[in-house]
Amino acid sequence: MAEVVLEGVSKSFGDIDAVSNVTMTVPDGAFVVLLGPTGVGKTTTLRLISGLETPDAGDIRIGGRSVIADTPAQRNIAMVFQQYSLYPHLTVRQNLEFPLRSPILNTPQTQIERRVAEVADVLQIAHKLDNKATALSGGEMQRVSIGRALVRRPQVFLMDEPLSSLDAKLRADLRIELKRIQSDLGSTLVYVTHDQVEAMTMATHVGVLDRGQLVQFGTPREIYENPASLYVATRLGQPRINTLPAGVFGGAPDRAATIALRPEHIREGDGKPASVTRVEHLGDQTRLHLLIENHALVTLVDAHTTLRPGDTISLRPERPLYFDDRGARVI
Ligand SMILES: Nc1ncnc2c1ncn2[C@@H]1O[C@H](COP(=O)(O)OP(=O)(O)OP(=O)(O)O)[C@@H](O)[C@H]1O
Repeated sequence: MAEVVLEGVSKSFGDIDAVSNVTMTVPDGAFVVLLGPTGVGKTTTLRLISGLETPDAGDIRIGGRSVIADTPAQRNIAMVFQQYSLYPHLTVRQNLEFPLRSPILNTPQTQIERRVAEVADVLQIAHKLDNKATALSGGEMQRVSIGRALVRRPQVFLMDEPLSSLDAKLRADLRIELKRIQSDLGSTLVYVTHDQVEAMTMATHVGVLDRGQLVQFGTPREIYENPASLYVATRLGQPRINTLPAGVFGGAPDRAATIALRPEHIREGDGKPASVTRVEHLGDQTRLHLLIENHALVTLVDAHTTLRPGDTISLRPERPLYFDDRGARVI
């Protein structure tokens, strides 16, 4: 396994700056999630690391060595894409063996068998090894795709939204499995998603991208609790962080234009009156939708709350975040 370093990496396509001057260290054994909405440069960053794209500027080092001149094969990286890319006419076993049968690797047969058995076990597809790839469900096919990356034991795994085509239940299961596999193997993994639950639950580090730039890099907790900008603050958290004019509760610092409050950082008690507009019972939590001086906000309340639309309560902020008129953090 290996550390991956990007230093001042840029890549443009015509006049689109897909990746701009990105500097990032992915520590050995880290699970880094690149997060951001569509078109911010997540996939391009992965393709640059893998060697499928060549940077216009900057350096990429894997395990302390510049790989800019290396082909994708020489970089010893495995990629998993959103769309599983299995050979349909082969069995699951043959699909898993395929990467190990590459003439470059020249893996002995006994080792191939052992690796395939291990991976099939980890991914719980051992009972399907002799099925044709086409006879699998979507979730099983994606497991096999992940398995094909695992058998090679590469220096680095790159995954581009590998779970996004799966249904919610499978996605949740595979999220846990992937995290377990990664920490068991101690693999370095760079993972692209725009699903913030995946980022929060799997990542050791999150890199937030905005229009080709890496705007913050840190642990999920740091990103969640200490966002550098309003843009970063709105990337994580479900329900989304509430944003209101800075002065709504009084006491805003100079230059603050916006106060941002996580739903769990709003306290009921003495404070500003707010009227309840909707009570949303979701089973595991209840969300309270409120209006405060005509500004909407959402907070979490006891699942068995007796509050109803039309009720008025008093609110005060706890741990507010303030941002200036350009979205930069004030305090
Ligand atoms: N081969 C290419 N040719 C031209 N433009 C490209 C190419 N690849 C990417 N781009 C552009 O570069 C920008 C970044 O694209 P990229 O696919 O890296 O974003 P992304 O964050 O991965 O988005 P998504 O979540 O939709 O995959 C976009 O504006 C995209 O249109």
